Amino acid sequence: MTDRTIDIVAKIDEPLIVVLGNMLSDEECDELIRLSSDKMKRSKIGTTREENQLRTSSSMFIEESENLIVARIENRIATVMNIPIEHGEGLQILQYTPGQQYKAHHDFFSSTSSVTNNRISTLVMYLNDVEQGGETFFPHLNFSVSPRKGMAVYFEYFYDNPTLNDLTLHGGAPVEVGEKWVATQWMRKQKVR
Ligand SMILES: O=C(O)CCC(=O)C(=O)O
Ligand SMILES: [Fe+2]
Repeated sequence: MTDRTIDIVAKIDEPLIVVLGNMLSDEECDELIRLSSDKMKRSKIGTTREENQLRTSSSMFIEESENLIVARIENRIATVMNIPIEHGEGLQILQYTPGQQYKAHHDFFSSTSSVTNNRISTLVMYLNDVEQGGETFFPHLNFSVSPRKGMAVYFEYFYDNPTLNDLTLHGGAPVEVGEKWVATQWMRKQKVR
């Protein structure tokens, strides 16, 4: 049971992709943006302006699970993703300004990488309304989700069938007008904290 009534707005069964409404309250979205803006100001190192062209947004990890709001959000995420929060990497906040994007990628590490505790699922939560652009798109599925404050998209990629995992290729389309803020939770097969 979660502490909010979360709605399933749209769903694809294979691979499982679920668009969720009412995942976060407006206040929770604002708090996550505030925490990461503070952090960007506090520490220049925390703000990684990606040099590579795959992702042009700014990003930072929220490590403040002692914060009551963050702890409450993490509990809800663990319930929705059906994985203990100890499997989670910590919330990553991304900020995109006009022209910034995240090109199509997989969230799991390829079988040729040395990573042993791979990612298994992702929850991308939208923290604001984007005036234009910024959709999360799944090019192999011809499917895209428009960012709406408080909504989220969940997908998983721990199928035995690698073709299904490959279908979770996704990206963040360039923001055209306005800003886009998202919080991403990646879950790993085994505990990471
Ligand atoms: O910004 C988006 O819509 C996608 C974000 C994403 O793919 C990620 O954080 O792994
Ligand atoms: Fe991703």
